[in-house]
Amino acid sequence: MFKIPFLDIPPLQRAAGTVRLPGSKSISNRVLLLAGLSEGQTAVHDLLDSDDTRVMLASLRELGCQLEQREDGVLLVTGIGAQLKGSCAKLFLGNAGTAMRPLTAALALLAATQGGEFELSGVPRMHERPIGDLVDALRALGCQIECLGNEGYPPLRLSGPSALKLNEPVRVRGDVSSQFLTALLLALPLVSAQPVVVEVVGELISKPYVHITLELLARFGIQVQREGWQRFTIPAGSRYRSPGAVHVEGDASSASYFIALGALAAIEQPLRIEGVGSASLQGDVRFAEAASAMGARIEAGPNWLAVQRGAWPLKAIDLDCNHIPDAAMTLAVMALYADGPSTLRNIASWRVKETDRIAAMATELKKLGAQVEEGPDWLRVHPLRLWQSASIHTYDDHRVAMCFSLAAFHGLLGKELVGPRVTVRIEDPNCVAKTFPDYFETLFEVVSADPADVPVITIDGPTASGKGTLADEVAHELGYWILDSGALYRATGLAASRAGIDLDDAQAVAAVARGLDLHFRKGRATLAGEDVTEALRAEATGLMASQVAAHQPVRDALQQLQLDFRRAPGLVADGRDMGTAIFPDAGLKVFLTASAATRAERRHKQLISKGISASIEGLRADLEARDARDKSRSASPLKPAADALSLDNSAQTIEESRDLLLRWWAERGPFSVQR
Ligand SMILES: O=C(O)C1=C[C@@H](OP(=O)(O)O)[C@@H](O)[C@H](O)C1
Ligand SMILES: C=C(OP(=O)(O)O)C(=O)O
Repeated sequence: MFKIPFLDIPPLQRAAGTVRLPGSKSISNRVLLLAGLSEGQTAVHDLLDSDDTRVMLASLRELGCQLEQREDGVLLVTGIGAQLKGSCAKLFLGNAGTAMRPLTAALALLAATQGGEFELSGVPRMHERPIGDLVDALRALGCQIECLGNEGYPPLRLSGPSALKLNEPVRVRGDVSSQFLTALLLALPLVSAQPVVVEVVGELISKPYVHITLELLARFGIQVQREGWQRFTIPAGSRYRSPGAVHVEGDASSASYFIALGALAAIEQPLRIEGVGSASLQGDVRFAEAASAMGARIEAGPNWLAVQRGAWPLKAIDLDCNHIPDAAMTLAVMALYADGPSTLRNIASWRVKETDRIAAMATELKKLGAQVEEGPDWLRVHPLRLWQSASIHTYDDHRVAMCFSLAAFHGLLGKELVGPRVTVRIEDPNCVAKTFPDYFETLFEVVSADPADVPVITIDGPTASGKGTLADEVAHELGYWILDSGALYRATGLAASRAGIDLDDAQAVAAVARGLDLHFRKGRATLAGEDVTEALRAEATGLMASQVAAHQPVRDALQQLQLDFRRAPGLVADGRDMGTAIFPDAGLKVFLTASAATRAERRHKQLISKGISASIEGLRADLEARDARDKSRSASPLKPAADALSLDNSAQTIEESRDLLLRWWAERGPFSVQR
């Protein structure tokens, strides 16, 4: 997760590999509610773990469901069997429409029949998202619902008991959100001693989501009879029956970003997307048809898609997007790469989602330089040829953040679209946590850039100057990768000495370096599968590193390995020759020093905290000896790059050093002057 104020995405060139999608939000929250209302236990496989499902889980727990996470990741939900366990609760539902709307219906009916009082609230935007049509339908049935803020909007208070009138059809409007109908269909089996009829007033939007609802109800033993999209009957005596186990498909709306990515940038071979395919329950898989119409080459299996660039530039489209409201936002960004203006129609519901999405898309696309027109329920996007760097405001809308990441693809994508190479800044990237917390990590696994376009910050300096800590801090703030080049030398020294090789034998050690099976993941380092994080930090390993680093053949062997760390969105590399030898074109080079006394003191503290005793004088003497060796070695001696900025951090806290570096970095970037 990128919990940072912004994420700068450099120009991206290609996409390749395989993406495994997270679970579908729409299926996850429906399955959770159905399992929660059922009797007995349901094993939920591949559940989405995101903000929207967390609020649903917290609510179910509050309502008395038992939730148990099995070691294999499967969630066991023991439902309440349609019987309230407590008579009051206050539930916070964030910005999850799939939690707010269905829980409103379920708890209003439970309160009416069993008594109780429930308050449902969310984030400020949730309190601006309409729920009046659902409230009206439930009130007409006899439920007691109070809107605690503005009429027709959450927060809500649901109370009872109260008498229900079930012999007349329940009428609900379907033209603002399909979630109102979905909510009623999911909840009305609670009161289906007699057949219950639901009638939709007005044109139903987002119909494929109602299809998901009906299919999942069927899996929980409830066969709703449907007459077109206007009339639905829940048979008398319907009861939630757990199917025992449910598998959640990958999220088809989340797939849209990678389908688009394939269409834009999978040039040599298709990008494979696993988790949804032709057998999917979700209407948003039909985004693939829209992408094909724009020129993507798509193959589909039951549970996978393979997408490759076909037409280039993409072909403009004019499409009614009512059946794919969420995924269609992705089309608006694809339209920048088309051969003419594209028009997305019948998308009025965009205005009442996480933000006013028509306005948001128009505003942000224009920042990139695009010409955009909008109407009450449509958006027209003209192709973009002269791109400009833009800082994309994301309005706490996961989909704005995800679809604009695609705007980083251009420049070198074929001769037709050669333009300036620009940076796309995504503000508040963590808003993707609503449905796809690892979106950016997943994206960066499958994209590549021209290394020259990938920003690098180098931090060189003597031992114990705090390079590693500073690099970690800076990389974290920018969402960049880290190269701890010292660790490569340490691992080489460790591997060579474990293999019984004389560390003065330059050729033999270089051979070890070439075959190094070293990986860094989540702060841990593995060497040939063994966790060597601690071993690499040991003083003895540090001395070996210094010894093997003096051999030019070893440095050559490790050079390519180090260059390979230069991947989007950027790299912070720390070591001794990062700015001078490995990344001479780095955008910011820092030479970090601290007095020998300060460094010896820091090292001493570090050792003491690990329970290792050492003398400060001894450590200082070691440091000075190592400095002398590093400075005087003939291969890449330790010295600041000519264009490096010097930073003596003897009197600075780590936060001060970090903030200074970030300031230097910002001054060099495309957003140094506020647009
Ligand atoms: O029922 C669902 O799971 C959803 C229905 C759609 O909402 P609308 O019916 O309001 O368009 C969709 O946008 C939302 O993300 C999920
Ligand atoms: C509209 C969306 O969410 P919600 O389920 O909150 O309606 C969405 O995910 O795009």
